[in-house]
Formats: sequence, structure tokens, C-alpha cells
Amino acid sequence: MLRRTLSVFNLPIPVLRRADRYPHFDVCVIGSGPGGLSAAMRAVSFGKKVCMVERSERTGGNDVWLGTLPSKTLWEISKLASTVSNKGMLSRFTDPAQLQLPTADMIDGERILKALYNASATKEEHLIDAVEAAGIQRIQGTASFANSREVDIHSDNAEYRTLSADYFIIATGSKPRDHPLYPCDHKYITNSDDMFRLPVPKSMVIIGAGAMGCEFASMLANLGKTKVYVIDKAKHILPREDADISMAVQDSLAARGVTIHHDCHLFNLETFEDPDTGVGCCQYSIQSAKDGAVESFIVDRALVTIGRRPNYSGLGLENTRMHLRDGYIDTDAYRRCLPYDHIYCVGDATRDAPTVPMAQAAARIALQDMYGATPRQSLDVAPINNLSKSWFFEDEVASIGLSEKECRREHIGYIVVKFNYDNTTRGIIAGSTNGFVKLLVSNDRQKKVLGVRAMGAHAGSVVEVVSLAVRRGLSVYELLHMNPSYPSVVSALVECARMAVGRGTRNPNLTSAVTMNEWMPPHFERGRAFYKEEKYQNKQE
Ligand SMILES: Cc1cc2nc3c(=O)[nH]c(=O)nc-3n(C[C@H](O)[C@H](O)[C@H](O)COP(=O)(O)OP(=O)(O)OC[C@H]3O[C@@H](n4cnc5c(N)ncnc54)[C@H](O)[C@@H]3O)c2cc1C
Ligand SMILES: NC(=O)c1ccc[n+]([C@@H]2O[C@H](COP(=O)([O-])OP(=O)(O)OC[C@H]3O[C@@H](n4cnc5c(N)ncnc54)[C@H](O)[C@@H]3O)[C@@H](O)[C@H]2O)c1
Repeated sequence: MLRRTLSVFNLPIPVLRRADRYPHFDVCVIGSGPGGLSAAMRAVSFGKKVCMVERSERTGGNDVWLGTLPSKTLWEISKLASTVSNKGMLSRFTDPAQLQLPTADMIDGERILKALYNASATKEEHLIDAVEAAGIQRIQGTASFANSREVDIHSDNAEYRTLSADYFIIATGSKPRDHPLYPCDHKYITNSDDMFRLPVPKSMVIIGAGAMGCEFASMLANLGKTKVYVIDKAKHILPREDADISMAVQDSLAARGVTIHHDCHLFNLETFEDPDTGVGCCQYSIQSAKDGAVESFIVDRALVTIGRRPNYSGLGLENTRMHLRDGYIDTDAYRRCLPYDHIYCVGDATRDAPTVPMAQAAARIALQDMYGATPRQSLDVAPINNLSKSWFFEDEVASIGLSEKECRREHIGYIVVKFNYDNTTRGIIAGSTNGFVKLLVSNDRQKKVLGVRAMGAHAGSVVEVVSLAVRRGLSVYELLHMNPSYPSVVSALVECARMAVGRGTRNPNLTSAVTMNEWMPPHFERGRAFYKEEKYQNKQE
């Protein structure tokens, strides 16, 4: 089949030596990222014989090597730099100048890269131990479908072995999307993978102001070695979020010296290199959407963060009847690859939100669909719509359930209660008062918890506290039973819940720190409002 694949692309056909077949497996998982690992582990818990094929020499996928783990390790390092320069905190020492604080000059790019590598290697070691203890057979090589029932495993030495299984799970992840006009050269025009390979530059333009672009902008700003520019196609960064979140992140980036070019597009990007010294740079021009004005800038490096695309290269899809729809393998609500019922696709390789919890949840649901006794669970309804998310800027931003923007789009009436961190005891103690908790409940007698947004220290934990209530469609009255420890930022959430039902210890709207507002859909939309049950609440869970 490889021969057929290569001949389609007019590529030279190597002389191949076919070795023995692998024994038959119940489940063959392709990819060792969080989607693949969760699928393999869940298959083991069903007592199945499982193999996990990984083409890279490293285990753990993007999550461990080029995604969450190295980027959040970099975030922790950059956070330390920002914490020690926290003015509120430093003013508590009599003479902050005498403290031996790290400065930008002391940041060693090589050491940072080493720290990122070490963190990934530690996690990989744990994963391999767990996989081996579970009896999952690890196979190194590129999996390529020979037909819908068999996969050829190709290794570097032009040998391949064939493998058959009752079920296949494609968990091959995604790769950075190239700019349509300016492809990466991985030296001056780079992508997120290069961030964990190249030292921190003196100046950088980030093209794309989504989650990844803003996270990297924030980390570089905190490290203090890089002048950062961000090109934002829209009027505000993080266009899908509520205005209060995107404005707060925007202000925080600007306060740390990041220049954001709003409402404009990349007009030109060129790279230059001195042939003698090998030192180069990028010159970029932007055109304003408002008045068409063009401005040019010179930076050391460009970073393209304009989304990701699924990884199907070498997968041999052409040897099966699987097909693509809008660039993704066409799947049904259970993520079975049409027209088959024994091949599933999960994680970044699908059009689902590209996050680790999503990949893991989809993998578990796929296995449940194969072997589970409980009713089938579609992935196109909650709780998948209701997974919590955290973004890592200067302040962590976490969310679960619906935002104000989404409620309005769906004509769902809501009450929104917001409590700023500077009014919490914990925020004052930490000297970090930037942030808020925002609770949305349905604007009716039931007062269902629709969603929470939190920004600031421990934001992720605040959101997790309430995630079950959102996923189960509970009323805010249930939250009133909570008595959080003191001092904790969770008390801000509980205070929001109390205020939503008129039992708060504060009166909202007397100051801007504690506010409560409501919104109802236009008259003609009322009654259609919230109860699109199947879409937002999962009764099967
Ligand atoms: C910079 C960055 C930061 C991120 N931060 C976060 C975060 O904070 N939180 C969060 O939830 N998510 C984050 N993500 C997203 C997260 O990393 C991905 O959603 C997650 O890794 C997807 O898991 P996956 O299992 O689908 O695929 P991957 O983790 O991409 O794994 C796929 C694996 O399949 C292998 N493979 C591909 N093709 C084949 C083949 N033919 N044969 C054999 N093996 C193959 C690949 O080598 C790879 O190891 C981040 C991503 C990036 C890039
Ligand atoms: N903490 C996290 O959970 C986390 C962190 C990083 C990345 N991720 C995942 O990785 C995925 C990829 O992140 P991302 O930020 O690259 O994608 P994204 O889709 O979140 O944002 C891409 C941004 O680039 C803009 N854009 C698109 N084309 C452009 C162009 N030609 N020029 C300028 N701007 C353009 C878009 O308008 C958008 O704002 C995300 O969907 C996210 O789920 C998650």
C-alpha cells in the first residue's frame, strides 16, 4: 500500500523488506499525546489488548514536548520574573534595591531551554512507566493505513510491519498553521514549536492575537528581554471572549510594554541576513483596516500563531474510504470516521477545541462507545461544551460554561454578578489585587448556574469549584451550601452566588468593585431562551 501511496505522489518507491506481522490487537491507538494515552489507558481498563503507535522517538505528543507542558513551564519561569518585580509586594521591604532580585540580564536563554527540556523529559518518564505498567505495547514508527483493517508501521530504515486490530483510534494531533503568504523558515519566521528550540530574541512580532499569541506575548514581556509587538486582525485581542476579559488582558500586556497593532493586517514580511555574520532580522509592514495607512517595523524574529491544522501526513487515508470535510476527517457524533464504525478520531486531529481536556474526554467517550454498557454519549452536546479552560497570561484567566457574549447570541436571559479581587482578603494579603470573579445565572426563578469567568491568582481553582454545577445544570441555590476556607479567593465566588439571590453580605453597584446586572433577550425572543437543554446540559452524565 505504501507503494500505492508513493506512486500517487510520484515519489521514488524504496525497496522494502516486509518483516513479520504484529499479533492482532483489540485496540490500536495512533499517537501518544493526551488523546492517544487516555484512549489506550481506558481500553486497558476494559481488559483489552492494546498497542500505541508513535512516530516520534518521544512519548507524550505535543502536550509534553511542544505544547502545554513546555509553554506552562516557561510561564512559571516568566511569572517568577514578574512576581519579584511586583511593586505592591516590594514596597513591603524597607529597601527593595538591596534585595538580590533576578533581572532581565540574568535570564539565561540556554538554561531556560534546558529547564523546558527537563520538565518534558520528567513527564515523559512518568508516562512511559504508566503505559508499561498497564501492559500497553509501545510501537515506534509512522502508522499508515494499508486498508481500513490494517495499518503498516514504517520505521526509518525502510522496513515496515503490518498490524491489524478490531478498533483503531486516530489521535495524531495537530501542527501549527503556516501564514498563507509567509511560510515559516524556522529561523526568522517561526512557529510555536520553535519557541522551545530557539533562545529568547531581543524583539519579536507575534502574528495572531488568539490564546497562544497572547500567552507568548505575556511570557516574553515578563521575562523582560524582548520588545514584543502583536498583530491583531480584530479591534480587540481574544475576540471570542467577553469584553471585560479581553480588555483586562490587553491593558495588562500594554502595561508591560507590549505594542498591539489592532484592526490591521500583515501587509508585508521580509527577512534579511548578513551573509558574513549570519545575523538577520525581519521587516514587517501592517495596513490599518480603518484608514489603509501602512507602517513598517524591524524585529529579530516573527512568531506565527494563527491556529493549527490536523496532522494526517503519512496516515494513508487515501488507502481507505475515510474522507475530509473542511480539512478534517469526516466523523459522526461519536467521532467514528465515516463510513466506518471501527475507526475513531479524537483530539486535535478533529475539529473539536484543541485542548488537552477535550482530547482526553473525547478519547474516553470513544472507548465507552466501543465497549461501554451505558447509553451512548454524543460528543456534540455538553459536557463537552462545558469543559473548563485556563489561559496563562500575566494573570490566569479561567472559564467554564457560557460567557455573556454566548448568552446574548443564544438569547438566554442572565444575571451577572462580578466581584473584584481587590475586595477579597486573599487578594490584599497577596499584594495582587488584579482580577475578578464573574458568575452568570439564568434570569428566571430557577437561577441555573450558566457560567463562570475568573481572572487572577488561583482563577483555575475558582472555576473548578463550580464546574460540576455548570455541567449538571444546578441552581445557584445549591452553591449557597458552600462555606469556603478563609482567606481564599473562592469566597468571592460564593459571595457572587449569594448576591445573585439577594442574600449577599455586600450591596452590589455601590462601588465598581462589586456589581450585579441583568440582561433579557429582546421581547420577541423570550420564552425560547435558556432551555435548549440538549445543547447545554447533559442529562446522561
Ligand atoms: C504552545 C501550546 C500551548 C498549549 N497550551 C495548552 C494548555 O495550556 N492547555 C490545554 O489544554 N491545551 C494546550 N495546548 C493544546 C494541547 O497541547 C493539545 O490540544 C493536545 O496536545 C492535543 O492532544 P492530541 O492527543 O490530540 O495530540 P498531540 O498531543 O498533538 O499528539 C499527537 C501525537 O501523534 C503522533 N503522530 C502523528 N501522526 C502519526 C502517525 N501517522 N503515526 C504515529 N504517530 C503519529 C505525533 O508524533 C504526536 O506525538 C497547547 C498547545 C500548544 C501548541
Ligand atoms: N491555555 C490553553 O488552553 C491554550 C494555550 C495555547 C494554545 N491553545 C490551543 O491552541 C490552539 C491554537 O492557538 P492559536 O492562538 O494559534 O489559535 P486561535 O484560533 O485561538 O487564534 C488565532 C488568532 O489568529 C488570528 N488570525 C487568523 N489568521 C490570521 C492572519 N492571517 N493574520 C493575523 N491574524 C490571524 C485569528 O483571528 C485569531 O485571533 C487554540 O485553539 C487553543 O485551544 C490552548
